[in-house]
Amino acid sequence: MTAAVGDAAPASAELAAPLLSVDRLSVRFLLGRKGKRGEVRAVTDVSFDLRPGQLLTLVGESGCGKSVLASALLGLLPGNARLRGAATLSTSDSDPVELVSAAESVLAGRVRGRLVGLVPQSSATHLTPVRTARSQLLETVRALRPGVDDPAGLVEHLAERVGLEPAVLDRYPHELSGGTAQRVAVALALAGDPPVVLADEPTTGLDRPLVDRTVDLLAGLAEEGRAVLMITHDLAAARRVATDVAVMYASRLVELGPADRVFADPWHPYTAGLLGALPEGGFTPIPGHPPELTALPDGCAFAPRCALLAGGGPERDARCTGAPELVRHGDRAVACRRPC
Ligand SMILES: Nc1ncnc2c1ncn2[C@@H]1O[C@H](COP(=O)(O)OP(=O)(O)OP(=O)(O)O)[C@@H](O)[C@H]1O
Ligand code: NI
Repeated sequence: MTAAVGDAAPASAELAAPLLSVDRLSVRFLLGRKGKRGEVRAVTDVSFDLRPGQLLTLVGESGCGKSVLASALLGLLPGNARLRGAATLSTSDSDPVELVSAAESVLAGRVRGRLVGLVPQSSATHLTPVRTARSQLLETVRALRPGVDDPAGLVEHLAERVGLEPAVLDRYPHELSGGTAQRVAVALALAGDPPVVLADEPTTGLDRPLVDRTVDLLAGLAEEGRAVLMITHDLAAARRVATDVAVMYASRLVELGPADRVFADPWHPYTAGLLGALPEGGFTPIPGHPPELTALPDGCAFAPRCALLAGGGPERDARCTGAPELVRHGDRAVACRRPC
């Protein structure tokens, strides 16, 4: 039995309505004047829901479109980007906002920081070098929550929430370790009390104990009822905290579902390949390379590597020539036409 993915309800948060509902979102970048030098298909027909309590990890090889997807949700793409589809934010205390068509004034005034908090990839470089962590937090709290009675107290509360020692607040960014700067970045993302948090590679450059502490912190945000989307290369970190997982390949989602079951029993050969490349999977890299996003094939973009994984040549299975729609099966979804 199959159905459209938009109505898939993740097992982890069955009853809650989605805070963010992404429906066939596509992003392409025009190259050259008016696209005369072609285009990059960075995100193609991506659909998923994000509910309170969910920590959805988005995984996939470098360049597959993960960051572009996050930037699209925040209206942070450059002028050569063209968007299609919809992404609707629905919170209990404000009218729904459709992010793809929203004006910049709405994104800046209502969405960024207030409804959607962003933990950026390189937190240390994101912080202003000449100001202490406390002064940056205070400024952000004052800007995002002008009505708050005691902004200085709220800054201390945020610091405690993310596990920062109070003394650290009076340090400058260059005096912070990578893990501490990451905590300041999470505190900044929480300053406007956003119901949705996007974290783009929040653990890059951290050693394992700090990776664990950072992802546990994000898991805590989901447990308190926020919806968290975490982009990561680190499948071990994803496995530790994710409630759900979305796997992206060459601009499309190829698998989506509850993390425990996707990791235990991957349905898409690409997901299986990613798991096989982990130490416990035997360090077997996926043969071949992803296609250029300027020249995506009409059928399944993974088909040549899929054939190599299966031990044959890169010939395309006849079933792999059609469009690889993400098709729902219960609370999981997969974009593969070969039976698994
Ligand atoms: N402004 C732009 N113009 C043209 N192409 C772009 C632009 N921004 C990003 N791209 C391309 O879009 C594709 C997706 O990039 P993206 O940064 O989303 O990858 P990613 O999955 O986040 O990779 P990584 O894991 O390395 O961060 C890449 O091929 C990238 O070169
Ligand atoms: Ni990225």
